[in-house]
Amino acid sequence: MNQKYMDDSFALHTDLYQINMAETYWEDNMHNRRAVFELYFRKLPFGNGFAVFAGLEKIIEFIKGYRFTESDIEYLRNALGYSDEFLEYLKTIRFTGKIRAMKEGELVFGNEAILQVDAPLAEGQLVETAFLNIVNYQTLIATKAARIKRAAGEQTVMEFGTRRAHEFDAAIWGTRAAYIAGFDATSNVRAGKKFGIPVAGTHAHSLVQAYRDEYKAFHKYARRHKDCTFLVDTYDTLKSGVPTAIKVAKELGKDINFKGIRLDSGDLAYLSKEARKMLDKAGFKETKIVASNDLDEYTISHLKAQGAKIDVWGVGTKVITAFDQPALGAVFKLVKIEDDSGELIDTVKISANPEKVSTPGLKKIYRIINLTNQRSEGDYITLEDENPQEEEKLKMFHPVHTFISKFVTNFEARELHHDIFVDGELVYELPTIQEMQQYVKDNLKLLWDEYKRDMNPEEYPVDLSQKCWDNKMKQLQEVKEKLAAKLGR
Ligand SMILES: Nc1ncnc2c1ncn2[C@@H]1O[C@H](COP(=O)(O)OP(=O)(O)OP(=O)(O)O)[C@@H](O)[C@H]1O
Ligand SMILES: O=P(O)(O)OC[C@H]1O[C@H](OP(=O)(O)OP(=O)(O)O)[C@H](O)[C@@H]1O
Ligand SMILES: O=C(O)c1cccnc1
Repeated sequence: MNQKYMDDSFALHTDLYQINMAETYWEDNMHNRRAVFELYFRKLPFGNGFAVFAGLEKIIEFIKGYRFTESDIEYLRNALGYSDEFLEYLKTIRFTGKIRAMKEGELVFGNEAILQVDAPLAEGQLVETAFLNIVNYQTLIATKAARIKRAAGEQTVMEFGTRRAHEFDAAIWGTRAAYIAGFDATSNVRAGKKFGIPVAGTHAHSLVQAYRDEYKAFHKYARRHKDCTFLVDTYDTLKSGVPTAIKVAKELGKDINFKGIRLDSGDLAYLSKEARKMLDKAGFKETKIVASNDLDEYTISHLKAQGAKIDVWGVGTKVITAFDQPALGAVFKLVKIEDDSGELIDTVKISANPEKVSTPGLKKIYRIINLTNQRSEGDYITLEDENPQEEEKLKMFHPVHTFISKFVTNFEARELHHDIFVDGELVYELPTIQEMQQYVKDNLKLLWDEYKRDMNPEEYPVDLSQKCWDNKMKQLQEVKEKLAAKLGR
């Protein structure tokens, strides 16, 4: 650790280039120009049909405490050589702009803004890295967790991943994301304290190893922990673990609540079926079978297809590390900037790939819910002054393959963005984490199953209004003409 400087703020939790750009804007007196940035990803993770947004609580924390401390300034001066004048300016920076965002637990799709920052240019630029860091991780984990929970269905899923997480923050915020997406409990006690997530757990092999005797270990454990789940695979699951658990439970009778056994190795389908028979035969029909061991949505689905008698799933590594996809690729793009004359103008980023061309303008996003069947018809992005609810018959068309279109009547246009900060002030009250989890459940009901299956789901429509689409085409044309004039063609 660099003992010279206190690690007392998150303002430097940014890429160097953000500070260098802020310096350029400041030097050119552009830093206070109004700028609008949007945060979105282009491609859904895990080949899933939707993502689950998580990260807003941490963004709120970050913005509330946003300032460069004395030690930040000293470091920037001594180690990186920024000028005193620029540092004087940095010292005064607070977030003074507006943030609109989706609620945590919102289902989100490619190419739609999860969050918008409308702020002085330098402020928007300086928060980009932290915002992406937060949203990319938490949304990725929430989405993976939603897939796993969907495979488990109504059964309980416990999050066991802290030991395999990419360090402390990932464990804590990752388990929170997993809970929002539908996990039922976590083994991380700090997450329970910090967020109010239910905590739960069994015991490890070390308990049995410490007593070097399964019977003694279960007995001692149960006397102290009356709601007990015994880990039965330390020596031999069917010959020793399950019979010993049954023996102890019978002996202690009503003194304990024999909640379950946990299987953590071997063929979980076979072992769970055999263990179920043994428990039932002994009269423990209510005792649950918990399984763990590198589980994910695929193993859970396979085990269920094999008729495994598993009631509770303990999932660690694969959820907390988003094992099969290490990153979500959300980006933070400038969509509007004030020009020399004070007018707010659109900016566009061109790409040879039509899906990657940014959509300029200040926009709103609506989820179009068909009131006849209570299912979502898709998301609909408009320019700021439009209100699709006023339309009797809404035309929705694919933004790239425009011939794919439909008309929707009898619908609710639900706006997905909410004011979070206005003029730098927090105006949003976070729902409870339980409300966020319920919000995911309610929103999933709006989606047809075709968008929810874990393999090759249908593409959910994210459409542009005609006005928004026309504006995009106009901007593209203007950029092309400018470029052609410059190149003399
Ligand atoms: N019936 C089954 N069908 C599909 N996958 C299963 C089945 N039973 C177990 N699995 C999974 O297969 C993998 C087995 O991994 P592995 O071979 O490392 O475990 P193990 O040898 O049983 O136990 P240990 O963790 O002690 O090494 C785990 O991911 C487990 O969840
Ligand atoms: O498998 P995961 O989904 O990551 O779930 C967490 C794992 O953590 C524990 O194992 P432990 O760390 O004791 O080591 P093990 O893999 O040898 O069981 C537990 O027994 C699970 O197997
Ligand atoms: O409580 C458990 O069974 C547990 C907790 C963390 C990791 N693996 C299992």
